[in-house]
Amino acid sequence: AVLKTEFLGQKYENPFMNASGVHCLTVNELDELKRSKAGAFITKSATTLERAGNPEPRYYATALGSINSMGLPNKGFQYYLDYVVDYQKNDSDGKAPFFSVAGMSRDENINILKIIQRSDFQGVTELNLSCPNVPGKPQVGYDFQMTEQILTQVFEFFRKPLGVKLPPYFDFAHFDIVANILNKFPLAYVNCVNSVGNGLYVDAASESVVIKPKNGFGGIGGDYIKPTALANVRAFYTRLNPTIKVIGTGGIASGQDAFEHLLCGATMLQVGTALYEEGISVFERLEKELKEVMTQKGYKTIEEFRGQLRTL
Ligand SMILES: O=C(O)c1[nH]c(=O)[nH]c(=O)c1I
Repeated sequence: AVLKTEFLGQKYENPFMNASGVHCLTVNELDELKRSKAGAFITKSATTLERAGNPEPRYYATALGSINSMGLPNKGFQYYLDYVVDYQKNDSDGKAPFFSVAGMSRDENINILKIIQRSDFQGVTELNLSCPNVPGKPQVGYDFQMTEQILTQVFEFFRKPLGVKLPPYFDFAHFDIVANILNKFPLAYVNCVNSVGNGLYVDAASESVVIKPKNGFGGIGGDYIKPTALANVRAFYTRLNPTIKVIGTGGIASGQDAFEHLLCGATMLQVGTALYEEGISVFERLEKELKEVMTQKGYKTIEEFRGQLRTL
């Protein structure tokens, strides 16, 4: 079995990459991803200026996943723009990291995207519409009008490949409304899903929350959210123009999890909690396991089964 994957005109060895925010804050972490078995990689969502993020502890892992309220810590978008443009100059393999943007306002998003449009960066940009952890900032993806307004403004000037990172939706009416909006734009992809926002993990022994920001509320990732992630991948895969690809994120910790996302229609697969907990070697394990699943089922390539989820 081979995992080779074509995405937005680029050929990747495999569909696996980090989820923005995990193992991608610094040049060192990005270089480790570049040298790893990951097929592709993406930078931490960036704002105009460097941000320290929320007070710690702001991440906690459990047997079933994780809770985080990082608060958008990042080195500022110029740091990441320098990295991706430098990557393009030196490693002309066409696999520059995807560039994640998470402005704190519509104007900030527009300004950053204008600079990216004018820059030498020729790679893929991911507009994060779903950060759940900046106090006072609602997730744009849950404001349907705002989402349409931002995309309308962006596509007046942005001509490079653009994807959007979406929050999870939980209602068929919302799948329909959001898909109808997204189908109006020349998007390269949607990335489903970001963490399930504002969950609460309670430690019964200490009778306490486990993270400091927002009285313990934070984005939930890992095994907890796989059914939600698969539902969103499938819902958008079946509703969007086929020109808009789907990246699957959420609960991928094994080859089988990866297979399930691909079966629902995903093309690239992003790994968050499992990468945070296991480190860079997770990519080698996931590739081995996915190949095993495919071999057991008699599949040689991913194209043979992508999106072919059966119904009863
Ligand atoms: O708290 C964060 O930095 C964060 N955490 C998440 O779980 N998703 C996001 O998009 C972001 I920007």
